[in-house]
Amino acid sequence: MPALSTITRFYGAAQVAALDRRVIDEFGIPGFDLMHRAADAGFQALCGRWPEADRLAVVCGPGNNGGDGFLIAARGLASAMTVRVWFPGNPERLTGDAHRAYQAFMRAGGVLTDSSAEALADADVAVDALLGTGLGRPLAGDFLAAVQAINRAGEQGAGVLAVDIPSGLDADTGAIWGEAVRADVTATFIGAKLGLVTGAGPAHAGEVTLHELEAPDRAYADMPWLASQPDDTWLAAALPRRRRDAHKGDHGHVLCVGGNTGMGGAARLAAEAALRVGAGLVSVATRGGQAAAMTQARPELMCRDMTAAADLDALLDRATVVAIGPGLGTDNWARDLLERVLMSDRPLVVDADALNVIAENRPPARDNWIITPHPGEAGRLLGCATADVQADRPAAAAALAERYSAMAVLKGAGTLIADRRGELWVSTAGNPGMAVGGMGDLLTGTIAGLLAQGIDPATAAVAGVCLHGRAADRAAADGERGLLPSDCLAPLRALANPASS
Ligand SMILES: NC(=O)C1=CN([C@@H]2O[C@H](COP(=O)(O)OP(=O)(O)OC[C@H]3O[C@@H](n4cnc5c(N)ncnc54)[C@H](O)[C@@H]3O)[C@@H](O)[C@H]2O)[C@@H](O)CC1
Ligand SMILES: [K+]
Repeated sequence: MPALSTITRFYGAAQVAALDRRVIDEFGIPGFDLMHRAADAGFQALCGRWPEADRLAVVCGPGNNGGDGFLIAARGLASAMTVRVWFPGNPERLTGDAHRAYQAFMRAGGVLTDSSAEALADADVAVDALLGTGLGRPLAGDFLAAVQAINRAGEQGAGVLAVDIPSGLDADTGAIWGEAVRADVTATFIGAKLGLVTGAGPAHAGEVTLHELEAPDRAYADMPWLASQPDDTWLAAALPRRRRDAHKGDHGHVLCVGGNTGMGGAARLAAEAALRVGAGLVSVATRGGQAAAMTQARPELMCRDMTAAADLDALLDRATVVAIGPGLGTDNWARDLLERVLMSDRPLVVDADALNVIAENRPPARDNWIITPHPGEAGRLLGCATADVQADRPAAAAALAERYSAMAVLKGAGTLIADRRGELWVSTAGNPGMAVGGMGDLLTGTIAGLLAQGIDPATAAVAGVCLHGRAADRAAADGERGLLPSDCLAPLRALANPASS
């Protein structure tokens, strides 16, 4: 049963439905057998997480997700558990495998309750089998009330198992259709859904386990996916090799531009990250009066106060890659520097206030750059609200890449990386401890440091996001609360040296 971090392909509802059909039609495994396998997997996940569970509440919906739920309920009865099941409407109207599952539940001695609240009262574990990948409209009426009742039960101490995907969560985007179940565990079937790992997905799905239900490997061949996640082998191969006779000039020179008054730390964090992932030289162009202290604190950095934007030209000439944005601000000093940087032909990594200034104007005419907005910055770049970005993060990432002719990194839970051709990557690494000032600066520097070593922009962006999230996960071993970006520098270095990490 693969853990989330090892899953490499994430599908949407349509692709998983096509996989289901392929397994049934081309490989001759009846749909009802698949449903039994799903129920076995779901029930095992339940017993594994809550071995003492005695009272089960199962909320079943009108499609095959509900069918899975009825078969899980039947397994609970067979294990001598107290099982209460609620179904909205008349179950005799169910069709196909879901109806067969309902009949199997009734034959096992099952009875239905009159309301979801009645089913959930005193439950040890609530099983959410209301809606799966067939979710097609916002939740309302009994369905909405049932989701709210499941969430209340969870708040009052019941465990919550989501079958396939938390009801109300969009399998493709990780957006919520009105309201969604907040699960402790999600047992997902056939293929991992992208919506489980991006946007609201991670906060609603809890721990995700993938159960392929013995679908043959050949069923997955040439089936398109929405996003892929690099594995360890990919990451190790992506990182640049060092020759024994290497010298510092072989590993690129990153110029970090930023650190306006009072925000020098942002530029310094980006610069240190670039060094820790192996950039040969790192310069910082910062606001007057800050360079000396920065050099003193980290002597490997070459820091220069920028009194006039023209001072930047000599530094730009020597740079392999420019990272601009961390602590930049939006005043005239910042705008002049950004204008200068955008005029240069150097590959860029652009973040934070540099993105906010760019959003005010027409997209610059360039294509050798990586932009790393959080959802708020992405909204400004796309001329829409943050909520619109979060409502369809994969589409927003693709739109950013296309509109700005850039590699686009859309940050936030389940960071997405998109290229101009519509290819999408996702990272499941990272944790809520990363919601702290300076984390984005660290990512900017990480990507710039990799890019400076001669890696192509797509690889640098994807590998940078993975290293950054994994470094934060290692640093969070001591707790997510209070995690500092600078805590991630040592793990970042270890992860950038895979043979020794
Ligand atoms: N053979 C298969 O196809 C398998 C399917 N499996 C399960 O089947 C699920 C997909 O089944 P379905 O395609 O039947 O889809 P669902 O079970 O998600 O439900 C679709 C039904 O819900 C209704 N619906 C959609 N949105 C609604 C809303 N907001 N309020 C009220 N009703 C709404 C639809 O009109 C339709 O009747 C998967 O998530 C998975 O749990 C598993 O059993 C594995 C095998
Ligand atoms: K569900």
